Amino acid sequence: MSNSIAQLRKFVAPEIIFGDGSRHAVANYAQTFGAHRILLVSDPGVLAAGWVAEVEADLAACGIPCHRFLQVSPNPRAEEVMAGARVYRDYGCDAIVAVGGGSPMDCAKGIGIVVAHDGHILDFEGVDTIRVPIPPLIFIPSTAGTSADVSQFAIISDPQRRMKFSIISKSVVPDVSLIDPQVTLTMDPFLTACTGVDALVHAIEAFVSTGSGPLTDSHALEAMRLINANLVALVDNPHDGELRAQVMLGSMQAGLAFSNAILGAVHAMSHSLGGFLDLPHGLCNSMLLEHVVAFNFEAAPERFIRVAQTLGIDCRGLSQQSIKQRLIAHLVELKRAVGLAGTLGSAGVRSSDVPFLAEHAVEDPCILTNPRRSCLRDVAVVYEEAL
Ligand SMILES: NC(=O)c1ccc[n+]([C@@H]2O[C@H](COP(=O)([O-])OP(=O)(O)OC[C@H]3O[C@@H](n4cnc5c(N)ncnc54)[C@H](O)[C@@H]3O)[C@@H](O)[C@H]2O)c1
Ligand SMILES: [Fe+2]
Repeated sequence: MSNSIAQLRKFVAPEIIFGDGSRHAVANYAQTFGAHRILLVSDPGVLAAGWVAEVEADLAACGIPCHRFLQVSPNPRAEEVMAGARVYRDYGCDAIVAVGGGSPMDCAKGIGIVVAHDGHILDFEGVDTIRVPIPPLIFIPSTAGTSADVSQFAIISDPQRRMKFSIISKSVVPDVSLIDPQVTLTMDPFLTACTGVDALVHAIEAFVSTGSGPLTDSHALEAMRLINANLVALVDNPHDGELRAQVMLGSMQAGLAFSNAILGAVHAMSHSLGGFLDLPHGLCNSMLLEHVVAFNFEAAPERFIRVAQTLGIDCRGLSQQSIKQRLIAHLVELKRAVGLAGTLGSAGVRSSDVPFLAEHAVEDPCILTNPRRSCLRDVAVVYEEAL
């Protein structure tokens, strides 16, 4: 048996309450953490959907005051994190609740980092840069999704550099994640499709990642199965609570997998793209997915064959090349069925943008666990193929 440290695996996860109505445990947890005043981080869309007022009412019913911070854009920006930190300090808050998709949740993580260190969020880019504990984080995800509510990642946009950067640390795993499928019922079909494909990409990238292992594989495979079986039906029936619960469970499992196994080239390239053109994260992933699978397949064929089987492709008697083609065709068809057939070109990317995009993608930490080593030229070619 090898004693190489490279073979060791760790698994980090928050306390999770999963199921319809779990959001109402928010005040109970705030009390457990001894919170006196909460910063409630969300955004205008989630406010309009009614979830902010509900969380506020739950906290108020237990006598816990909170202050709203809602100036969060999709692809949250560094200056929004800094503004949220000022509000946290000005109102003397001592815990953070986020209700929203990945953007408010990542902004909330950033606010926690800034108030704990008294620094600037840009100084915390990279892996294991958090030096002191951050305030208690209680998250209620409203998309299914990024799973920022279970992950060791915070992704922040830096408009000055036109890129998104990653902060990766177990310190940004929330203390509690209240995963309530009912909160996703207000998502429209396009948002459901983008976020669902993001979750599917998390599962696939985690499974083929060089950081994968027995602690994450079962979560990744089950996530693929659940999302593949339910996402198309959900986009056609967005008010179906049972389908919402299945896709939410899949998203959570994908989150547990990728948080611990890390991701790959789709996310490295999608972070670069999302920072450059401010596009929805799931849409960026969707436009890159099959092109990265085509690039990666030969580097981990046995892993991709498991992916194909899990997505319901009958691989018996097929050559490796045929399985690769069927897997790519399946992913393209799934994307079409949920209404995400666009290319990078249709989203406004030009060939002349590729060098800038590739330069940032090869610097993203997610590229390090991609199953195939990827140089600047490789990444540029994949972007060109996705145009
Ligand atoms: N931290 C992580 O682990 C991680 C992982 C993947 C992606 N991300 C990041 O998360 C961000 C994307 O998050 P997202 O895809 O969840 O979307 P989002 O948070 O950016 O929200 C997109 C839009 O959907 C609206 N919305 C969200 N939930 C809703 C609901 N239930 N009902 C109605 N409207 C709703 C929001 O108001 C917003 O306008 C990106 O910045 C991405 O880089 C983070
Ligand atoms: Fe993602």
